[in-house]
Amino acid sequence: MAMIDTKKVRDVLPEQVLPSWRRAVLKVGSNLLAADGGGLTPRHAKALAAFIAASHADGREVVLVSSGAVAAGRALLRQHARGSSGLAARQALAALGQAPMIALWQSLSARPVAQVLLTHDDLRNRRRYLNARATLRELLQLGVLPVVNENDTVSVDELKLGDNDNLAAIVAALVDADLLLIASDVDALYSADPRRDPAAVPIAQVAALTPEIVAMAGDSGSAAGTGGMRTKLQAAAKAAAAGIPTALFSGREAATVQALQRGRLRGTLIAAASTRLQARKYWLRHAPAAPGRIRIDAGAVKALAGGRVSLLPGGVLGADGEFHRGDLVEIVDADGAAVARGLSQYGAAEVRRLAGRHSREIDDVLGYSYGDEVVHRDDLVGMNRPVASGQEVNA
Ligand SMILES: Nc1ncnc2c1ncn2[C@@H]1O[C@H](COP(=O)(O)OP(=O)(O)O)[C@@H](O)[C@H]1O
Ligand SMILES: N[C@@H](CCC(=O)OP(=O)(O)O)C(=O)O
Repeated sequence: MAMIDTKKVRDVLPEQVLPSWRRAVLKVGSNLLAADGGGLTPRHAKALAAFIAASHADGREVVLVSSGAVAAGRALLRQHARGSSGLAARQALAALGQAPMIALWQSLSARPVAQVLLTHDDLRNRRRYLNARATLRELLQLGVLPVVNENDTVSVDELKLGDNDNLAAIVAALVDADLLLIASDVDALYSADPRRDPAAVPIAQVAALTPEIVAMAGDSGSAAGTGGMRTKLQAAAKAAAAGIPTALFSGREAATVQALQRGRLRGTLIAAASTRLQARKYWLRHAPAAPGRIRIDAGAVKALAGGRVSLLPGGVLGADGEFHRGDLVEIVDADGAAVARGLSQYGAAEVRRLAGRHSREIDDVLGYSYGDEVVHRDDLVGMNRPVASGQEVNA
């Protein structure tokens, strides 16, 4: 197996400008947390935690997607002289290792750390998707560091995301991140797997993930990692489609991690396919809507047309047809003309009960609340006009 020549990498891989960001998802692979097939070590996590702390100090938000539970579990079990293989064993190892993995990050973070375990199934189900998003938003608002990992205990074959690279991309879209950062044990995307091909050269920028680029990526070179470069490119493609650029870099190089704080990247930058707003708007405009609609009054129509606003219950006249919480619905004026589309935070029956009420009454009317908005401004698109500022429609 060929070793990567770090000096050669420095020569051919220049520092480049990192896209500006306020909220990022940082994915940290097992290889960075586990010492050569052994237990967890803070060796590389320290610099990454310092980067997160510096980002917080700059007023930025970070969601960490961390692997390492299986590696941690395996090391613990080895201490008890037991071997294991197969899916159930891997799930058991993950269950064993989740707590030490979280504990490692907590030991390196001044902010409280929150454990968020997700499965693909959670993110396919709209209600759970919205709940996961609401929880992550709340954690960020509380100033907590969310640490996301796959819920390996319940993830089996077809339900399984398979790797945290893809999970990180889905989470980046979920929290509307500006940037996806993938820290691995390799400096960049290479023209071929650098562990197998000594002639492989690093690639600084990828404008579009063409089939030729995707063909460069191979599997993981180690026992601890799962997806290799292939799943990193899959993740970058998902992020690009959601309007989010991806930066791949080595989490083993403290200087590379420190440079991120200065807005510099030594690694591979994969561009977004469109802006986030364009990607989201396109989806909201063109995805199939539920067979139901929300009617709003003239004041709400005006406000929606004028700015980037949320729809609050006060501006709602009623709801027609059937739809559930999280469904994409049409929003129409009193005459039934379509004015906007958006994801409803409440089902049709709930919207009918909330029509014309103030947001603070939601709890009294329903006995619970999913939030003040019937449709959050991030989930809403006007049918004609682009949307701009950030206020709310109450009447
Ligand atoms: N074209 C490529 N460029 C860079 N790395 C590659 C490429 N193809 C395969 N790899 C392998 O992918 C590995 C990183 O993925 P992986 O082992 O899953 O790490 P992680 O635990 O960080 O997710 C690298 O160490 C490298 O051996
Ligand atoms: N959920 C697993 C990690 C799966 C995974 O994607 O690992 P890696 O390829 O190292 O990012 C764990 O915590 O061990």
